[in-house]
Amino acid sequence: MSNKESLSWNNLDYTLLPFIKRAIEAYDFEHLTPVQAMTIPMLSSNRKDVIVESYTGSGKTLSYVIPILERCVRDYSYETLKDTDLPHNGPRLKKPVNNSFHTMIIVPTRDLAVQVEKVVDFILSFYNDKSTVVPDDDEKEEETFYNAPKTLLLVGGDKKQNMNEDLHKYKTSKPHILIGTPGRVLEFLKKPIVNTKECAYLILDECDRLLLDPSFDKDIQQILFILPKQKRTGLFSATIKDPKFLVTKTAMRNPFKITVNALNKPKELTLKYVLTKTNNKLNQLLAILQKSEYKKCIVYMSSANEVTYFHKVINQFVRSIKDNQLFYKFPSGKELPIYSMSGKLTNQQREKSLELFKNDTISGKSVLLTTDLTSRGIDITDVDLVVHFDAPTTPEIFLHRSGRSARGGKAGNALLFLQEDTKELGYLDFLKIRYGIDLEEIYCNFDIDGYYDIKQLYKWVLKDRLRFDESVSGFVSFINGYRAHSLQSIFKANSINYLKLAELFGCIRFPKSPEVDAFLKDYQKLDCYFDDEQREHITAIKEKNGWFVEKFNMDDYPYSDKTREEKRLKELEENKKNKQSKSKKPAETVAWSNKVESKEKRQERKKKLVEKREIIVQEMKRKAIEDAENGVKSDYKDDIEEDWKAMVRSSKKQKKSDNDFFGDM
Ligand SMILES: Nc1ncnc2c1ncn2[C@@H]1O[C@H](COP(=O)(O)OP(=O)(O)OP(=O)(O)O)[C@@H](O)[C@H]1O
Repeated sequence: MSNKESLSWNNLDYTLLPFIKRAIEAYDFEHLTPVQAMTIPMLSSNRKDVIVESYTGSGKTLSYVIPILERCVRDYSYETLKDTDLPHNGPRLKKPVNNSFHTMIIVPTRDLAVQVEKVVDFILSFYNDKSTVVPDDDEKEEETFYNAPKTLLLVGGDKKQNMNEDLHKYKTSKPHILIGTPGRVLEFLKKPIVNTKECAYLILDECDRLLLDPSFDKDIQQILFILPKQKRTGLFSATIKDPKFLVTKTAMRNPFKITVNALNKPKELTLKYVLTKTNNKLNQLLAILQKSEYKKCIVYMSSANEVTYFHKVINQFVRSIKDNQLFYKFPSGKELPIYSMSGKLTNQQREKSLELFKNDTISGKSVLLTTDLTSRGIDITDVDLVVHFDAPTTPEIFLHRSGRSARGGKAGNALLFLQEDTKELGYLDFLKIRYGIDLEEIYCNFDIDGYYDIKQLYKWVLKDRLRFDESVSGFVSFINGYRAHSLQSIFKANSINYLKLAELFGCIRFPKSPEVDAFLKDYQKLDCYFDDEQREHITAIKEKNGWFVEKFNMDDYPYSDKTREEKRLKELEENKKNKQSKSKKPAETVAWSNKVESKEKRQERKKKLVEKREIIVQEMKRKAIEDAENGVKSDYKDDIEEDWKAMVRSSKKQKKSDNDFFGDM
């Protein structure tokens, strides 16, 4: 990033440790980025907590990694390090005592944790200057090499026993810096062997996600209870809406706010949008992927189900195989590697996909289909195009996704797909008002019909029942994603044209869902425009009971995978038997008044349980705060869960004995 106004590394108001300088030289970074220039001195001084908001790709990672490495080495060095006389190689370090550690870095995803660990380890690889070894020259004094600080990655794995492995590594390698995801870090910190007393730094990268997302917040609150109060905290993100709230949540003692976000985005990032018909989105995407200029492109979809399904669809239509990789072959004959990465893959598969995409330099162009799992933090500098195939559920995610391109001062584009047959155009005004961001419209004059047609898609789906299942999952997940949108006035579920949506997914019949039922019952009531052709199409499909192809018996629709098919046939057989035996039993008739009564009872019981749970939560929270104030480790979330489970168990027992009692009568 050649930012002329920024500071040069030699002009910092203190001298960087030589190994950090060597790493920066290897990176070939001439200047500090603005966020680094402001944050590094502040955090290194060890006097301030910082809350840092700076646009995507602006170098926030190094702005906390450099200070924590500086502090760690200075704090653990046997000698006090004087800036005027720093040892060329890293100094001899003490190991953390009594199973303690120096720094905790927490990020929201495993992939990001792996990435941050790589950055830390890269810098630490310069701890000793190996080029100074002169083996054959006896006259020169040999350099003394010492061990650099160590890191430990704390992320959930595919294997259950991983925690024991982590603890073993922790005890034996004595790491100074721990990097992980909230759930795993909490589990780790709760182990009696882990001593948190010496923790001097806590970094929460993507802090708004960690502190505001309910799925992380509880874990983070417990982590904050467990870690000592006397530590420096650093909060980092490109989007911090309410800094005061985050400061209160983290109980920072001496906070300093740093903001480098005048445009809310890197100035090198160009934002555009394209209006597209829902059923033509995939063709439009393929046209853009073929005809646009880019090196690496990330395409964001709203769910893992969608990614899985569309990855298969894309690869199906004219593909070839090279070195075990699937390539999409365009009608023009040019090939393009398309990778996919979502939560449906195992950790290993995800890592592999990301690595292949990152390192793909042979094809000239490569594409990654993914979800918001990779919307934050992931740093692949060659990405110069981001496509929002489905609009993101919050405007913050829009900035994070778009910011996967135009990183480190390079130019990049982000293209938002808006469905012209919905109310999505309103999103543009919202982005303008909320973030002052203008998106320029692009008109794709590409011939977008040439990639595949719907009949081909149906034919392909009909060949394997798994494809039908996946088309339905994709369709349903899309609707769920739409319903979860934070901007409900713009992303209205009742403005979706379900007919076109079903066509996009190649659904051979309408999936069953309340939205589709309402659509088929009275589509005219929806907030959506239908032309004559579509009206006729809907009437025809209604007459066919929701089928897009000729109706057939679903029992005769096989999986091409043998084991799956055997299982299906077995289940089908069992279902038939169960139905027959049920139809023989006379139906029990229950008085309507009894049903109503039991429904009321159920509701009352539910209400009582909710009230009891709230009492337990409050009581445990109070206890946890008390414990924390007395310096005792608190396991209050676990306790609540335990108490809650015990209560549910006893309530079930009670219910069972009630039933038994009545059964006896
Ligand atoms: N001083 C610098 N000069 C040039 N490039 C830099 C400098 N510091 C970091 N970079 C590069 O800029 C890119 C983006 O850095 P980083 O991942 O830290 O951004 P970020 O601000 O954390 O972004 P995000 O908010 O998306 O997580 C990286 O490839 C990094 O190597």
